[in-house]
Amino acid sequence: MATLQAIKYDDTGKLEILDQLQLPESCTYISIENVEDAWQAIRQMKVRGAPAIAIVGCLSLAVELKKPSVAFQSKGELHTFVKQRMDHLVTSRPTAVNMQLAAEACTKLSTRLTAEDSTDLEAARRAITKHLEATLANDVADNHAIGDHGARDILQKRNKDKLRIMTHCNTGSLATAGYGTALGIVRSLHKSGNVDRVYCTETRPYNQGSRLTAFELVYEKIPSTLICDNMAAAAMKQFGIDAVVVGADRVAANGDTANKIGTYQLAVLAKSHQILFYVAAPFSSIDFDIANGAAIPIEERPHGEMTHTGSVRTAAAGIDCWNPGFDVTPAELITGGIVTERGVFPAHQLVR
Ligand SMILES: CSC[C@@H](O)[C@@H](O)C(=O)COP(=O)(O)O
Repeated sequence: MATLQAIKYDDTGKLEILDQLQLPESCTYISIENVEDAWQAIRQMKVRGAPAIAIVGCLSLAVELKKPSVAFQSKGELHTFVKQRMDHLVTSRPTAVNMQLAAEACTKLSTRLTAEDSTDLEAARRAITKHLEATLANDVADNHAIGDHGARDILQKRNKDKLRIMTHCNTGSLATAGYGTALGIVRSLHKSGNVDRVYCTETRPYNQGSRLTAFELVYEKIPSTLICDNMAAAAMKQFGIDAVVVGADRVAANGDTANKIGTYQLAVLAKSHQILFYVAAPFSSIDFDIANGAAIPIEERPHGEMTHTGSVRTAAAGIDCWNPGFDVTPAELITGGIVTERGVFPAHQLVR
């Protein structure tokens, strides 16, 4: 079955994203015409999830570079254009590192091509566009590898045929270019007939679990049950969960991992119940420049996400709120390991 597609791109320079604010009520695609459209869509969370943010950012610049009306007099002008737009995209959301790393790689390429005498303006423009377009296919390939590495590792460590997996937030086709990271592991386990049941958390306050992950699990007919975040300990005890698998927005060099708020409490609970805890993330989510999780910037989200359900106020008027979008799970609680496209690493032993 075809998986849900959060990002549609064709190389005539047409980019559309599934507006995730409308899910699960409707599947509506919106057109992204330029970098500013992408910045707005990322900031408003029409597209979300660390890998998907970077891919949409990169493709939005490819869209601009494909437009005949966008003209440059020199390679220097092209470079300034690329750098300014990439720098702007990095400001869209602070915690996920993928957009920052993608911007650094693209700017580095542009710097090299600008300096190279053998590359003329049009060739440089084509090479940068191709580099940006490649992010889409690369991410799908990485996710398939993550899914297969993770599935193999859990099966080997649990040594049983039918597994009960808990997951948090949304890490599937909607958060990536396709297949997913943590949900990619679930997909690989399901493909080989090894899923007994998936327990997905609601993921308050923005409900990525109940709106998006539940939608993907139902869509793919994977046996699954939705739980509220405060039911995790009871579910672990009652259902005999084999492994918790989550994604990452930024992994520090020592393995400390920032992921959707609520991840840390699941890791603490998993430890108390002797349940394997895995983080699944592509290398594009690993920030080797940050020594540990204390230096990861944590996004503060609007309080309305907590006080309202849709347009209806459900919290007492006048109450103060604290709404961090992410928390940091210390590496020592990531007992299963960090699953990447290059294999599964013990959390403290990430190597570039
Ligand atoms: C696959 S990205 C990591 C996810 O687990 C998760 O934290 C995420 O989707 C990011 O949250 P969001 O705030 O919805 O962009």
